Amino acid sequence: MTIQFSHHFTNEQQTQLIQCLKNFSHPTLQKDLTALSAVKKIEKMQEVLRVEIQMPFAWNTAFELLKTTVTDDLLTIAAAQQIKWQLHYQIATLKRANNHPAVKGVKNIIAITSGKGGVGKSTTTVNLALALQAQGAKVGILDADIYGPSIPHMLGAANQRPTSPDNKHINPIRVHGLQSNSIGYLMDSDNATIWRGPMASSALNQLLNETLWHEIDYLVIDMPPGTGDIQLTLSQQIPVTGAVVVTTPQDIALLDAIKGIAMFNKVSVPVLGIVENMSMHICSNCGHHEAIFGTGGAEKIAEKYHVQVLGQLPLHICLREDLDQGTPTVIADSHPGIKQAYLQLAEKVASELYWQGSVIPGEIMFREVK
Ligand SMILES: Nc1ncnc2c1ncn2[C@@H]1O[C@H](COP(=O)(O)OP(=O)(O)OP(=O)(O)O)[C@@H](O)[C@H]1O
Repeated sequence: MTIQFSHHFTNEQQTQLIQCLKNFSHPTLQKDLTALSAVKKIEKMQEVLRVEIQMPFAWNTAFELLKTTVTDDLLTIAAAQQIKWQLHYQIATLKRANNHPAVKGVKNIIAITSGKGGVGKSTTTVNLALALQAQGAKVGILDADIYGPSIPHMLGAANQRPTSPDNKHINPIRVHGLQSNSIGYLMDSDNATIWRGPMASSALNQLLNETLWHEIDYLVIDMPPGTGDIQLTLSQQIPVTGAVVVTTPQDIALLDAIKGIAMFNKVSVPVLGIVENMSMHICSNCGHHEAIFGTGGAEKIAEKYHVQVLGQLPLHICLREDLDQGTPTVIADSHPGIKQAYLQLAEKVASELYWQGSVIPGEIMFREVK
């Protein structure tokens, strides 16, 4: 697609403006902005330069960096006094595993999984979902961990009950800007543990397909932990775009993470990468970093199994405390460094999803964000 220029620029200015935007490099970009057709318009009206960018994946923090990096140069080239930036999103719908049909109202599904319980899969799900939202996307959470649905509690919505407009469909619970659904909203969490095989997967399919998701770019699903039959069946049935495997650095957790990667390979679900949780303990008193569970394990398996480490999150008391209060760290403002790490993780997940996938044309929606 060509860039629309207002007629005030000379050919030389146009070339220089394009070159300046082309030169912006960022870990989320495998092609430059012009090759990605992200630069839509460059206009000048009186002394004001307007630059319009359109991205196919959530990109807010990188956009801020773009602005600070190139604004001065663009103003000089265009001989303008002021710049007005605009970012639009046209978030791509990417090919789903096993060519499953889409879930209504949902563009992409990210499955958050772990080879074993207790490694921080739900913690990662809620914070990643909020970080994707902060990166400019419309996000939903589905708590598929029917054996221990902790998402309602972590979102501070444990007392909410979904409504139904027609006794068939469920309105998602809207909390912190997210759309969410969980078996935990529908029944006492103690009862969920009796669910077995087919009952569990049919309940989940219902939750996924009968929730009235509204224009969601990324639906983040908290999968049940483990690599047993149920997890295998679910991974096969859900129209996943990509899976994220959460692990801690201990050898035993890493072995389970390997089983997780193998399981997804078996059912042809693309693994986006690994998140290493509790990577480092950060003392809340003195800020000292200590690798309680060892280091380097996630990198090793990432290399061996050709996946990447998407992010490393510390073991910090604020993560647990914020979740217990129903305001996850990404929105609680309790630890800017951890929030930043999740924002980076979100940026990485959204961009990897895009670059690893192939766009399904015709399933795109246009939306202006800022
Ligand atoms: N990085 C972290 N720092 C501090 N506490 C954490 C961290 N990650 C998780 N926790 C805490 O550890 C506990 C378990 O985390 P979480 O529920 O996310 O694990 P899980 O893998 O989803 O478990 P399961 O799938 O077995 O339900 C929670 O109390 C959570 O607050």
